[in-house]
Amino acid sequence: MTESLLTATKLHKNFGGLPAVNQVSLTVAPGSITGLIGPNGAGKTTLFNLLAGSLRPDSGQVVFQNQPITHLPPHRVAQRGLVRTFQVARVFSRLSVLDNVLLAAPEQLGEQVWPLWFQAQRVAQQERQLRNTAMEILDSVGLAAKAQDYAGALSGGQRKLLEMARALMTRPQLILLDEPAAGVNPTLINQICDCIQRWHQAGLTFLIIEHNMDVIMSLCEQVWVLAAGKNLAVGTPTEIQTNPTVLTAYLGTGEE
Ligand SMILES: Nc1ncnc2c1ncn2[C@@H]1O[C@H](COP(=O)(O)OP(=O)(O)OP(=O)(O)O)[C@@H](O)[C@H]1O
Repeated sequence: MTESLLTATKLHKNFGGLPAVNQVSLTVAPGSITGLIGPNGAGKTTLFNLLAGSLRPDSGQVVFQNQPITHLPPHRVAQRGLVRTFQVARVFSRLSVLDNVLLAAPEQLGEQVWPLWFQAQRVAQQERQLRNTAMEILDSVGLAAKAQDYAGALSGGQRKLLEMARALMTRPQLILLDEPAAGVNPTLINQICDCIQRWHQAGLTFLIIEHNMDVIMSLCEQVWVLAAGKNLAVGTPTEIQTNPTVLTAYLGTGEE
């Protein structure tokens, strides 16, 4: 049996009596880049919300690193090493790019009153370390030159890179990326893919929702397919590309 970093078992979520996610199961192998695809409304984002704690399932379980996380709130899930980004990147527009990344750092001593009073030097040293780490991460996603710019001045694609940088700053094991290539120009899509591959080589695991099949097929080792809230198929990119059920339900619709 393959070892699993994340296991969702029979997750179920109704909205207004209708199932958005209907008894869905999924596994993510450690060190993998795993894809999650499906037509519009298939339940992909709802599933992400259930995995990352933004939504509570009506039933089913989520296990991460062999620990149940089903009913933990998002910040507790993030503390365990599982973070997500959003379809429309969420950044603080009026803060600098660097401050956006710094805000994502866990356990900052400066946020606690006592250390601030009694351990000023330690706080200053930690802040220097955090700034260095944040700059290294910004460099790795290609945004170092924009560190002092307002986040609001970034393009949509650059915001996605910034969101990824913020996720990386939490020192995760697994990042859930919600449509990293949506609305992004081809040059920046390549930059985002390079960035994912570099962090993957450094040991990070990714689960990626994406409508851009070239991105999914070039990055992912395994692809899960949802349709109408249910598991439809799972396999390698090649298996998925040639699976007639998938072609009918998804690729055959011409939706990208
Ligand atoms: N908060 C909500 N309240 C009611 N219905 C919702 C809510 N969120 C999602 N839905 C419904 O659940 C279903 C699944 O939506 P979801 O956004 O998870 O699909 P998706 O696969 O991510 O779609 P897309 O590819 O278009 O982003 C859809 O029918 C959607 O309208």
